[in-house]
Amino acid sequence: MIPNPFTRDDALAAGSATGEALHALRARAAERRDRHWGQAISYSRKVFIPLTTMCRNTCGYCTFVKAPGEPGANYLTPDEVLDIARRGEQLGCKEALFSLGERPERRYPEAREILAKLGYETTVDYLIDACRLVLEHTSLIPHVNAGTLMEAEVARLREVSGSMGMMLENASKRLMKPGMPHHACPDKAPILRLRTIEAAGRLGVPFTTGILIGIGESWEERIDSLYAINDIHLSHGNVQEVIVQNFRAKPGTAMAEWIEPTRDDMLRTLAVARLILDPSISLQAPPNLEEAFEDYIGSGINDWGGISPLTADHINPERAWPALGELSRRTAATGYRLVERLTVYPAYLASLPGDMNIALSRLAGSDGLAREQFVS
Ligand SMILES: O=c1nc2n(C[C@H](O)[C@H](O)[C@H](O)CO)c3cc(O)ccc3cc-2c(=O)[nH]1
Ligand SMILES: C[C@H]1O[C@@H](n2cnc3c(N)ncnc32)[C@H](O)[C@@H]1O
Ligand code: MET
Ligand code: SF4
Repeated sequence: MIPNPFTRDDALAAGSATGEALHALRARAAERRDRHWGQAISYSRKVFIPLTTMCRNTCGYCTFVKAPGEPGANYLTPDEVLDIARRGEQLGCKEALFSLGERPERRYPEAREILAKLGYETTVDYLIDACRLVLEHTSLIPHVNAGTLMEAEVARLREVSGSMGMMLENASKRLMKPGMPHHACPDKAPILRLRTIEAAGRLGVPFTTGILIGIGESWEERIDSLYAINDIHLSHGNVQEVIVQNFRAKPGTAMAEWIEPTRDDMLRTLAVARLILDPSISLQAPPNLEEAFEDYIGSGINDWGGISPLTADHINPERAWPALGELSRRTAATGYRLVERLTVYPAYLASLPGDMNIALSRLAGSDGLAREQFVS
């Protein structure tokens, strides 16, 4: 393997890059992207399925989570899940993004009661059947974003999903201390998150992970997190995409008054991520959390993540996605072109279990490759 010419010292020094230095850093990252991904910037057409909003964690930045008694604290019923998926299918969606709270049944009797009425003991048990329902009754491919999982759970979910994901957020334990965003959030222990990604690696599950920036971490902790992700990929080869997501402050949360990362901070971090990570890893940033999102292209991204024509981004519901026409136009204005992809990237299609391969080839055509579809 050719050693990466961008060293850890280079990455650390890049933390203070502004002006000309930032410009040069970004140009270098964009060039690395061009060499491996060309001029295509992809997105996945998806629906968002928030299976439950209850969660045993209370991350300081999260507005998704609802405690029992609060409005919106619930589980979707199987009928509601299928209804969202079917309506998405009619609008041309290919991905069902299951994103949900983590193990609420360990904390709330109300969650246990709802699950029992549905016939389940745990949220993960219900999630597996909800994925199967979507797989059997629609053409959508489930992508599971359920937080920290045990290896046996990943193995069961693997049978009913095309890909899985979980943001590492950050590899620093410091963020779990009192006053920090992951205080009293057992599932945000970095060691457990890293083990989840490794378990997916051992099982050959195409995986999405990433970092949430601006939540109190230092530049060095951000760099360490990117290296930790890349190391897992070098051992297991399963990290298909890495998301760099910028924290947005939300009213009503512990971090409502926290200062948001600047656009330059995002541009710098994306460039460094592109230069640290194996070039085969897709670099994704969401276009709905920054006004001048097209500038991300000049920092080396090649993907916008999931975009929905039907459902909101339930994690950032106040931040609407750009319409696909606008995304396409603004991508094209930078000299690149917007293309549609599936939740599983072409390089990973061949490694899926039998059932999923059948489902995916149904979507992708007889050559078994993800369809490149141009959006006007
Ligand atoms: O709409 C969203 N989609 C999120 N997605 C979905 C993403 O946009 C894509 O749909 C998938 O990664 C498939 O490529 C995530 C997927 C993960 O595996 C891990 C974290 C996220 C985070 C978000 C998110 O905050 N909002
Ligand atoms: C699904 C992912 O969404 C991210 N997430 C959760 N809350 C916020 C917020 N306020 N701003 C930006 N991203 C957020 C976390 O990284 C989580 O893992
Ligand atoms: C709704 S947040 C995304 C899923 C999971 N609870 C996590 O934080 O990783
Ligand atoms: S970010 Fe995920 S783990 Fe944290 S409180 Fe929200 S739903 Fe729970």
